[in-house]
Amino acid sequence: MVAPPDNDVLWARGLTHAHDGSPALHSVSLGVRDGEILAVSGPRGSGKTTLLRCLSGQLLPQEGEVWFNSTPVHTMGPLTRERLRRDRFGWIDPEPALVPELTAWENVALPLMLRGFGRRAAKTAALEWLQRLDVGGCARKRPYALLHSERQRVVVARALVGSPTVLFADEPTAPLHRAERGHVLRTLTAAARSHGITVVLATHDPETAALADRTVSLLDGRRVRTVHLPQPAETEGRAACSLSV
Ligand SMILES: Nc1ncnc2c1ncn2[C@@H]1O[C@H](COP(=O)(O)OP(=O)(O)OP(=O)(O)O)[C@@H](O)[C@H]1O
Repeated sequence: MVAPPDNDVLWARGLTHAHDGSPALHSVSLGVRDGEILAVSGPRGSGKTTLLRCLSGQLLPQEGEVWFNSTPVHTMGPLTRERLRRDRFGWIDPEPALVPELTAWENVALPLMLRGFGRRAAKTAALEWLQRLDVGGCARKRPYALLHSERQRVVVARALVGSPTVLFADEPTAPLHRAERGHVLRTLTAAARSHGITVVLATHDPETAALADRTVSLLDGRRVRTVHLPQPAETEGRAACSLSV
């Protein structure tokens, strides 16, 4: 094993993985610099989610290495990886999954309370983040009483509240209308920059990828130089993407 370069917060080499025999990643290597916003782009099924799950320690790749700040993640046991995810990483799914029995602020406060914060401090931080994401008025509502887009804003607040070292965002604005997307993404990226949070952002949307500092492109599980993703209006009746390897 060779340790990664010092300025990479995450570093992966030769990641290869298949789900039940169906190939998802093939020999993907990349480095993520401290504090950068990195987009992982590619069409549907190109391996973006699988790559984020390998980088975040949710999934052990069948081949390859993942390093976080010079510590190998691929050799960690499940409990150590779980602690790493809880204490250092944030995660946003395309679908807003919240605990139905808890209010919006309690959902946002949850990661802090799991880390041992007192209820009052966790609540103050949760309310601040809900305000920043324009859903402060929803703080006392339970998820069933929220619009889909409000739920996703609550999920974003929950991912940011603990100032993770790395935030993994898998199509974070997929459930939002186009008009809302920009605002949530700008809030997310501005918060990440001001708190020095590194973001790895999976997206098949060129407008979302454009907000990143750098883009890594995937096609059929392999890293390619560029993938030209179509604008939504371009897709009908045309090839879904073109590439340059
Ligand atoms: N749990 C699974 N079981 C079986 N096959 C899977 C599983 N997860 C992903 N795959 C397959 O692995 C490949 C890569 O999927 P992945 O979800 O990583 O791509 P993606 O680029 O994130 O796609 P999308 O944008 O649709 O989420 C696809 O062919 C997909 O069908």
